[in-house]
Amino acid sequence: MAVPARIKALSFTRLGAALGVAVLATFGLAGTAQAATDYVALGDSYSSGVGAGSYGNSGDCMRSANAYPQLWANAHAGTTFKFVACSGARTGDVLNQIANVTSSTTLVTVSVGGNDAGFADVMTTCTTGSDQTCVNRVNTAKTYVNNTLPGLLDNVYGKIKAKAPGAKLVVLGYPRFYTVPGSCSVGLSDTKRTAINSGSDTLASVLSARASAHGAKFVDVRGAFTGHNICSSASDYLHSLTWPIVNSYHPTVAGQRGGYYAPLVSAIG
Ligand SMILES: CCCCCCCCCCCCCCCC(=O)Oc1ccc([N+](=O)[O-])cc1
Repeated sequence: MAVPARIKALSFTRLGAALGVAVLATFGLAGTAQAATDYVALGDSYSSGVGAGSYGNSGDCMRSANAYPQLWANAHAGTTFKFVACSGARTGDVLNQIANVTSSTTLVTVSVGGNDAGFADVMTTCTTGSDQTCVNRVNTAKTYVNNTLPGLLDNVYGKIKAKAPGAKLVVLGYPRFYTVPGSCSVGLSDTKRTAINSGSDTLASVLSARASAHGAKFVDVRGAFTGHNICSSASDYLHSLTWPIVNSYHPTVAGQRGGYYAPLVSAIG
């Protein structure tokens, strides 16, 4: 049966438009195929999302449905996502996590170094000891971060790049914990809070330098946490010393979204 020319023309126009949209969606305006992201999320508890709840069946690794890697995967349809970050991970543990990175991986995020630097011991010492004991412990940690951590990070970032030379590698840092002086009247002294914040700054500068040396992008989260850290007026992005103890000094649900996910999206889309 003959199709009237007017209807035929209309159909072809609509088909053409639909195909055009499909082609644009597939290849983008530049004409290159936009393959779906193959994303592997590595790292410690700041990446697994300790403190943000909803850990599903991830056991001791405490991988949260509210953690920034999961938020990024949810927002990018079609992403192949391997979430292997784990609470308590040090650089040596992340070397094992790298087994999940392959030559087809296109995006890797990682936060690591805080546990190597003795984060838990620093916080315990600063909570229980004198100002001077706390300052000394932080200084020991800073010496470690400046002298020993760079080599450990080079090994981690280098191995990731070797397994996935084409992947974008994003290194995320850690927040300053405190506003000083702030609106907290109990707990640590301002001297201790200032010392701990300076430990965060030392970590940020070493993480940034080692990331740059490997062609990785460093996402500095300190700015996003400002005004939301402990003793700030909002004080909503970080748990202070709390129960369960493991949540202490870790991002809340709001902290994962506003402090980590938002700067990650600003950095890579
Ligand atoms: C120069 C270092 C000074 C250290 C004080 C400054 C801290 C700012 C940076 C915080 C880094 C925290 C990284 C730790 C992430 C992590 O995995 O935490 C843990 C979470 C849970 C456990 N655990 O054992 O259950 C152990 C550790």
